[in-house]
Amino acid sequence: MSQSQKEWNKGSWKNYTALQQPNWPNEGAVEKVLANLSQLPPLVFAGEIRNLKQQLAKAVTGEAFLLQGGDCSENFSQVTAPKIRETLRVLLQMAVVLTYAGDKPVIKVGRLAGQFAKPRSSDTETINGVTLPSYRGDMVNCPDFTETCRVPNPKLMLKGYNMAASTLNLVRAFTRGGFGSLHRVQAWNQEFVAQSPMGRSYDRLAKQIDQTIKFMGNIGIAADNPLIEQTQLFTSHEALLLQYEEAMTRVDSTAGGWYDCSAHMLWIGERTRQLGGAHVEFLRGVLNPIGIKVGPNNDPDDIKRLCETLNPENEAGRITLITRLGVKEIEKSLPPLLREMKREGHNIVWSCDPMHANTYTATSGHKTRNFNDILSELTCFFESHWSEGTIPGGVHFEMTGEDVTECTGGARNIVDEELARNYLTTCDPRLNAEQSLEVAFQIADMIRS
Ligand SMILES: O=C[C@H](O)[C@H](O)COP(=O)(O)O
Ligand SMILES: C=C(OP(=O)(O)O)C(=O)O
Ligand SMILES: [Mn+2]
Repeated sequence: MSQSQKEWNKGSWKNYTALQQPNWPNEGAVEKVLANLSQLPPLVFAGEIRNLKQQLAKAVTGEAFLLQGGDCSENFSQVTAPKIRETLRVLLQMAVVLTYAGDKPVIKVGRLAGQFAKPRSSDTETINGVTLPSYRGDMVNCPDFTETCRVPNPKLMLKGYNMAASTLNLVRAFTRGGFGSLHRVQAWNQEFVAQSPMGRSYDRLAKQIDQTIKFMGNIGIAADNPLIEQTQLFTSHEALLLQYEEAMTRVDSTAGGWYDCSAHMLWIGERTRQLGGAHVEFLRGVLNPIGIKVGPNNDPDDIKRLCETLNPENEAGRITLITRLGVKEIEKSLPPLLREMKREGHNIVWSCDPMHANTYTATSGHKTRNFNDILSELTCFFESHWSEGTIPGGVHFEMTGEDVTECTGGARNIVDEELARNYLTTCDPRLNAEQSLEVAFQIADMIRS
């Protein structure tokens, strides 16, 4: 019997191999935490999850566009009002640029309020001859390079739940309470960005939007319409830590069906998307929209089977294939995959993650990505879709609202030697606020032309 014919329950993943799980030192302590977590209220409501899925269904046909972005790994120490506000601010700015250029709604999904678990290439890290377990996200251990910090601690899962709840609470307040109002489109321009070429381009666009809203008011269309006053930001993270995800999985009391209520959208990573693996088993039974990362060594037959297992009804909005092929491979690797999925009639939101396969080590020793590689992968993504007659439905970034120096290039041309100035990430390098806005304008140009 194949995996998809067997009965699913929220713990059935335990019958399969789960890669990238922590080595908890004390299973008793883990069980206590999980029992506690499963009593706590869900972080999101199933109705919101269904709403996101309906919006994503529109991205399948090109009537909407997905913008997904945020930290590679969120940090508990960064769950602060300024940090959350700046991330939201740059996401809103990018969304405005993309909405204007693409002439369609932009679905905003943050890598936030739960992006606390990381898969790693190596189980250990060695610095100056000292070898310790790798950092695996704030829900598992701490980034500091000391023996005690790196021991996995299950209580961090509970802390992660609380940190996600605090983040989401502020995001809901900002998006519903007026911060995200289109009347403030100019105010989203941050000081350090406003002075840059990107900030000036953004300001021009914001002025046009402002005039349009004023005009609507003048002709009697209510400018206090909730569509103008409020915005919506959904949450997402990699469904990696299966014990946590299981504890957050509940039956919807209104309409029935299982939902993983830790976030609206979950994705399955390149390292854990094996057919017959525990992550696929867990995700096939929850009704959330699911992202699947697809790397350069993919086998299109495998991806097809994954989609059939995770989406047997071929429901539009259920599956987002997030290709992360790298600037060197995308031209060769993407078209055959597009052709195969189109031939089979799969309903897919095609999204481009131009970050993860373009990572390299700079001369300074920092893990980095170059802005031009990111742009080139995006360009090739759009062009491949246009020539294959498929729909480029979204983009996925590791980014932050802060003025970090983690990716090289961009309008300020950050060079290797400058990376140390403000390199803050605890895992992968992120676009800073200015680079994020720049990438949005570049995509806007591509879409328009
Ligand atoms: O975010 C993705 C992965 O967790 C990350 O790229 C792994 O990084 P590593 O290769 O340093 O382990
Ligand atoms: C782990 C990640 O990516 P991937 O699975 O594509 O390597 C990620 O998005 O943080
Ligand atoms: Mn990453």
